[in-house]
Amino acid sequence: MAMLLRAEDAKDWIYKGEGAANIVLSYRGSSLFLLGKVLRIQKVPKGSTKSVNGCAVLSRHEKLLWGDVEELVESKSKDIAQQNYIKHVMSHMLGPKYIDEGTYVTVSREFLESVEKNVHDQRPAWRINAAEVDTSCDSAFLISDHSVFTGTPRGDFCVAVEIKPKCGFLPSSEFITKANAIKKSVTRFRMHQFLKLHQGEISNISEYNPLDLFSGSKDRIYQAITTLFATPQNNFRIFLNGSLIFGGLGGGMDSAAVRSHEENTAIKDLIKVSGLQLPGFLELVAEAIFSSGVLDKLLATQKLDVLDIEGAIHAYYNIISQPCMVCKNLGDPELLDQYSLLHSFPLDKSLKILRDYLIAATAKDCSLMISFRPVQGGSAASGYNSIFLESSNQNFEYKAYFIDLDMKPLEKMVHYYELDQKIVIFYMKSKDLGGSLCDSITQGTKDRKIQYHQ
Ligand SMILES: O=P(O)(O)O[C@@H]1[C@@H](OP(=O)(O)O)[C@H](OP(=O)(O)O)[C@H](O)[C@H](OP(=O)(O)O)[C@H]1OP(=O)(O)O
Ligand SMILES: Nc1ncnc2c1ncn2[C@@H]1O[C@H](COP(=O)(O)OP(=O)(O)OP(=O)(O)O)[C@@H](O)[C@H]1O
Ligand SMILES: [Zn+2]
Repeated sequence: MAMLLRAEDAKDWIYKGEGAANIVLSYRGSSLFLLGKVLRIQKVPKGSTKSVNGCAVLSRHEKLLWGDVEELVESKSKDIAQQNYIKHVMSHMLGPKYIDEGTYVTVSREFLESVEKNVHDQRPAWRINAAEVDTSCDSAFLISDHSVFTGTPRGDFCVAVEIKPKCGFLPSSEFITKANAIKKSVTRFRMHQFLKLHQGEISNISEYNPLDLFSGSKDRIYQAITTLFATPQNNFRIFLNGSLIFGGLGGGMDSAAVRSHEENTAIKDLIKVSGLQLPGFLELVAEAIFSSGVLDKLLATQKLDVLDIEGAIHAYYNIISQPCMVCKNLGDPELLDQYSLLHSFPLDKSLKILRDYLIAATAKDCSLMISFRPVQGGSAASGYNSIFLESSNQNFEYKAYFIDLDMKPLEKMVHYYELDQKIVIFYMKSKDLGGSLCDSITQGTKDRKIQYHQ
């Protein structure tokens, strides 16, 4: 970690985007090493005490949970732990081909303070209200910018898509209560849409169906891409030569119910620069997903969540050695009996259930970036896969990478359980009311999400 970024370097880093936990910056300076890279810096919820980098990277129970992954439990800071998690856990699950392990660089407090000031005007207001740069961090994560190809010949273009696929299967766990049986036939994504709409996080319900995207059928994948394009929310973005031209900056909210003038212009620009008509472009994306099989391992990793949160939550209480708050509030002796089996599991079995659950949670929340560029002279010599697009009679090469493979905190289990209940209850009530909104659930999910970034 030889590199140190100081206050005077901040001007070279420009805002690229952000999620709930990190702000991502692109490099615009003259260092050849940094060109084509992005810097991912951590945030902390507004008003919370800032994290002290290097201290309490993993909680006592997390150390127990990840004890077999030595590099992870010995990590000296959060950044290093995240990098080790990618390298020693997620890379094995998803295959190293689609993973960028990245590296970390030292950053001064002044660099972070200066970056925070510089990016302020580009950040969505609701992200500013929720969290700020964690200026107490002394390192940040440096990775390749996967929305561009390094060394793209002058005059050529590069177009990239970012997809946040979310959970691609329906759970079938025997521990899902009869009252929640709807989970076995309606995707979590769809049910969550109703709650998000009610909470003002989205402006309309997306018709995107993750089961289509993960189906392995070319037609269904195309259908999924089309619906993502129609309602991108925080699940779909397009970058042209590294700049976002379609989809929301900062993720989450999508305030516009109709496509903005800027976005329409952006799509026209895309067509002008690349010669690709919109259906052809969406077909290209679908073809890359289909022929690469890139989502196969992601789905298998998501399916490590075998018991569903309704089963895994009991194993969580075994690990933290506290009375199970779910069983405590249950009046149904039949259910109590069923869950007592989970509470009789030995510690190592409970630990495995939780490890698998959290790995699956990462796989349900990560994003996929696929970038394309036309092939010079018609054939790819670079080692990238290529696709021939009949509709435009063009050859493209592409690369695919997963981003945001962060480890989920064990402490989030109670939140996962509560959010799951809330989503299902709200969805069923919305349906009972013929789709009209139900006022019985009012507590903001966003507020609760934020507290887990501490
Ligand atoms: O719980 P979910 O499914 O809403 O996922 C959260 C995401 O919401 P969304 O994709 O919009 O539904 C959420 O995304 P947004 O903030 O809504 O853009 C985060 O990705 C969050 O992860 P983390 O807290 O940053 O580690 C995600 O939390 P995890 O569940 O992955 O821990
Ligand atoms: N390696 C990369 N190359 C190009 N763009 C990137 C890269 N990593 C992140 N980004 C951009 O920055 C945005 C935010 O990054 P990221 O998803 O890692 O943040 P996060 O806070 O961890 O998200 P979440 O809300 O899912 O927790 C992404 O949506 C993407 O547009
Ligand atoms: Zn229990």
